[in-house]
Amino acid sequence: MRLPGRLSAAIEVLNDIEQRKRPVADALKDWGLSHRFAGSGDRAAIGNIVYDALRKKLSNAHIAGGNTGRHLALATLVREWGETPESLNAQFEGDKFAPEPVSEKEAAMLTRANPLADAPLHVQADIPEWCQNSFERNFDEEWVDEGVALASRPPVDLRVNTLKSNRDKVLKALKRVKPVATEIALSGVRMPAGTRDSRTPNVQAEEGFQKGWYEIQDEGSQIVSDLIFARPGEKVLDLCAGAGGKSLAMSAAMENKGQIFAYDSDRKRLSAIFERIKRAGTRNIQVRQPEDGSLDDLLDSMDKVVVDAPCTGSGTWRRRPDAKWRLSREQLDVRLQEQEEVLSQAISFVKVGGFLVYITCSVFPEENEGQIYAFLDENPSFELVSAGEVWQDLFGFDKPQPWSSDLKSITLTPGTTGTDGFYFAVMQRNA
Ligand SMILES: C[S@@+](CC[C@H](N)C(=O)[O-])C[C@H]1O[C@@H](n2cnc3c(N)ncnc32)[C@H](O)[C@@H]1O
Repeated sequence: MRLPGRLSAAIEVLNDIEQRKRPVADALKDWGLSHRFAGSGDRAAIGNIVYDALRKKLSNAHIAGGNTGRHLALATLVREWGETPESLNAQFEGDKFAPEPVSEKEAAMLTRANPLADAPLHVQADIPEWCQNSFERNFDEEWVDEGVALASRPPVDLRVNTLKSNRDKVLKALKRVKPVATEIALSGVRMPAGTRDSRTPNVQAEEGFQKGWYEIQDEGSQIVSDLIFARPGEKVLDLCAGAGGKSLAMSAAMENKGQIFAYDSDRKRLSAIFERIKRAGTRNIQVRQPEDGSLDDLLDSMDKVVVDAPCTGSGTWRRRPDAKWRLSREQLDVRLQEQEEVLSQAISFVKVGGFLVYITCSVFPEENEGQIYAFLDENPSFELVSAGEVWQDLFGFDKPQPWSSDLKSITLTPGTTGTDGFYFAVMQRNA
């Protein structure tokens, strides 16, 4: 397939997503199943148009003057893929899979100067209007830029598993896909985002992955895992372990010494952890299933309790742009309630002198500072400690700096640290 056919397919998928309110991955998969003639390069290119179009859905619609699949996809190709109405029409000619030619009216809309100058700010930032207030509060006058950064294509990041390999070895093994060392995270490797129809490297198909040399993990997630500062010999409870991303990173930081207890209230979410533990060669993670009393022996005894809290995931909108447009105020309220609950459960496991670590992959202050300050008000035996010292010890002074509203807890963002959005706070139990 050439670009015109890929464009037609992307338009079809975008319309399907909009009309049937479908997750983007499902819509793309279905398209692939019903068009088996399409090769993997075609699928990747169609996926790229669809994801690019959705990341900037509001601004694309503003530029193109409408929000159908065709509007969004044409705006994407002209704005980001370096095409023009003329270059598109020239390619459409004689291609039986091409969409309708770009009309004069469409061309005039797509090529006007400064097309976003008259757009509302949340449209320029490509965020839902109801989120504007949270962004403004979090990022002051830089909130539009942060929204724009959250609407860019993300890189693929890997965390090198230092229990089995090292960064140089992984860089060498993956040379073909041009990896670079991450700028901040200690054991990270990055494949920068490509342009146009470039394909995401399938790093899971590599021998190194099967051997447990690395895991796919965004650099932001690696940085917060580094900042937990889990040391060899410690006892750590990962209370919201899910598939184990943070547990596995901590296990390597602890050099397989000490004990991590990986728990999640959702048994299904834990299921992937077993295979990952095996592949990583990890021996210090004990999985605790959600059963009555399954954590009773851990009360008041943990050096660290990590709450990688359920959240809106607004920090990961680069990777899940459809989630950005689906998210509602009501869903945010549900997450806030869950965060409060899990924080109150976490308290009882922290030993006196131990630390409670709170992490989200959200950039909403309600889920972050708001949650932590309410917790500290209710729990005077906990004190917020600065993540800055550990940051400097681990990463030095010369790295991109994260946001911090209180100079203690930190927020990573695509705009500042070039990562997904994450919030990180550490509290010490004093009594
Ligand atoms: C952000 S995800 C965890 C991601 C995981 N730590 C990782 O790095 O891959 C949040 C997890 O919290 C779990 N969860 C929600 N409420 C919980 C609770 N009260 N106790 C324990 N886990 C909870 C969810 O099931 C979900 O798996």
